[in-house]
Amino acid sequence: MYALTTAQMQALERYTIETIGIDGGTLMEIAGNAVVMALREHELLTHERIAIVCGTGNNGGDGFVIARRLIDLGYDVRIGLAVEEQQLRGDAKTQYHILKRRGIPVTLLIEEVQTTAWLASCAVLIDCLLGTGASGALRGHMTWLIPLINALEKMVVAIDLPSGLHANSGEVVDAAIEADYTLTLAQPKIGCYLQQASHYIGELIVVDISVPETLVDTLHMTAPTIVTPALVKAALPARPLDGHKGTFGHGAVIGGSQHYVGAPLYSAKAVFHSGIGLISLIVPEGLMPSMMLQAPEVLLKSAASEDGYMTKEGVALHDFTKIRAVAFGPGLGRAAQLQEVAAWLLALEGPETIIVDADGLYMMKPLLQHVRATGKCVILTPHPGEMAMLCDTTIAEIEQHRFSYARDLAQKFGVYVLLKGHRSIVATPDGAQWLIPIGSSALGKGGSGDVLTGLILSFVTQRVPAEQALYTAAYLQAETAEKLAAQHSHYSVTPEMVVTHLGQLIACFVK
Ligand SMILES: NC(=O)C1=CN([C@@H]2O[C@H](COP(=O)(O)OP(=O)(O)OC[C@H]3O[C@@H](n4cnc5c(N)ncnc54)[C@H](OP(=O)(O)O)[C@@H]3O)[C@@H](O)[C@H]2O)[C@@H](O)CC1
Ligand SMILES: Nc1ncnc2c1ncn2[C@@H]1O[C@H](COP(=O)(O)OP(=O)(O)O)[C@@H](O)[C@H]1O
Ligand SMILES: [K+]
Repeated sequence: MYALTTAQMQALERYTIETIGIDGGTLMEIAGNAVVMALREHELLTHERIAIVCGTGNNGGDGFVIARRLIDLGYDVRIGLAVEEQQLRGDAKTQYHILKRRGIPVTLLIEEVQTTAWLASCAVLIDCLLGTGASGALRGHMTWLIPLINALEKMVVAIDLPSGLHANSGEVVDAAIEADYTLTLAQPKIGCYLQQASHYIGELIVVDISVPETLVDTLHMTAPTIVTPALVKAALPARPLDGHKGTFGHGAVIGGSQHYVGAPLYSAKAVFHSGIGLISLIVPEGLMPSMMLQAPEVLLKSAASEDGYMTKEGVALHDFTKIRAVAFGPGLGRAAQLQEVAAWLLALEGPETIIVDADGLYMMKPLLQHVRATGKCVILTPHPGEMAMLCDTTIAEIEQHRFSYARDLAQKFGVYVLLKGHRSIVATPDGAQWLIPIGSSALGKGGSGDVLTGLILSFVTQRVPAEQALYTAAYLQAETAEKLAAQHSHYSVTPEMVVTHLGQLIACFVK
């Protein structure tokens, strides 16, 4: 499954029509019927009255097909048209005339008071006003109709996209349908994962309409792959019965400073709950008393420090020859001497992979141009604020163009990037991208990023390829948090709870 732009979706549609030979009218008929099947399969329909509101374009045309088929199946359906009949064109116009010939009435929704009463008499509203063809600010009757639908607080199912939400940017200019469910056609649109989209989309369900997914390859498209449970299951590291701690590898966390004691501990604990063989935690010497016995499974090592921050000499005393991967940054702080630690780490023989998070990102920024020459696999895991720092821009700019910033940073320096956020993105040096379609506000707490760093470290140490380790870690953390939030609320889930409950979710995947 991919997150596609409007142009990509249209190219797939064009190929299906012109090359495969399913004409546009047939495709609309298939789409409408497939939506009806999905509505029934997901039990989104009621035997109370259903209103289907349609616009001028093909999204409205889909609405006419859905209405006709639901009526045939015995549902109580009303159809509303938010534009003048003469404005209909192409396949939507054809479908409208099919309704007319069937004697099915269509109500014009062009007057606010009457429309309010008309909508209020229905239990479920199906939104077919605007789809991928929407542009700019709302025009015509949509300007009052969309806010009116939202104000009625009925159950709303949007078809393809919530009307008013821009398919490419996730932008809402003035208003958009606040759907409970969005049944998107063929493939999800990239805007469903950007900006405020999750406020409007509700639960996203993908409906197969005979536009094959393989066309993304056929047409050599570059599009983010949406991470599914099947991908996560396939990426989990093998765990041979006779495996021992050497098999599962030795990783290290380098972090902590006088002000941040918990961060590296969170990372180290997450590592241990996800299959690694051995984990070393290297912290400034002053932190040793407070760390002792907090996690007896962790090999705790002290580094000489200055002013509460570790020094290069202090870290370099330790033996890294058998360490496969290092996570650098949780709780590190931002003292000047830490830049020397970053440079030393990049040149260090032994660890194949370096994960850089939090303050480590500030220390690594001036060195990024040297990454390619080292031949190491370097992974950056910024949140939007850290990404803005790395790209010398603003958070707003990053949030508007998440995919391009992640891809450009990865390709410019030959690094792997996990751009965190409500919908996290993985980008690789060769331009591939993955999107984690889930996320939880339960994670909006200090320490969540440290747990994620630990999970990534655990998987790369177990020799999971970097991009798979990144999307698997982010997916498992988000899903664990969502499951916990269902029991304890989004307010109450802590990073520690996520760490200790990861195993329940991993168990579901490996069964
Ligand atoms: N992908 C697939 O394979 C398939 C896709 N299909 C479906 O087609 C849909 C895309 O259809 P589409 O291109 O006709 O666009 P859509 O959004 O219905 O209407 C655009 C029209 O609305 C108007 N309008 C625009 N902006 C506006 C605004 N801000 N405020 C007010 N009005 C606005 C504008 O009309 P105008 O103002 O120019 O008269 C424009 O022409 C897609 O989402 C899916 O549902 C299936 O049928 C089959 C397979
Ligand atoms: N509302 C949210 N929805 C989805 N994920 C979230 C949300 N808030 C936070 N997260 C996730 O939690 C983690 C927070 O990381 P970060 O900001 O680095 O935290 P910290 O450095 O305090 O540990 C990221 O993986 C981010 O994607
Ligand atoms: K719609």
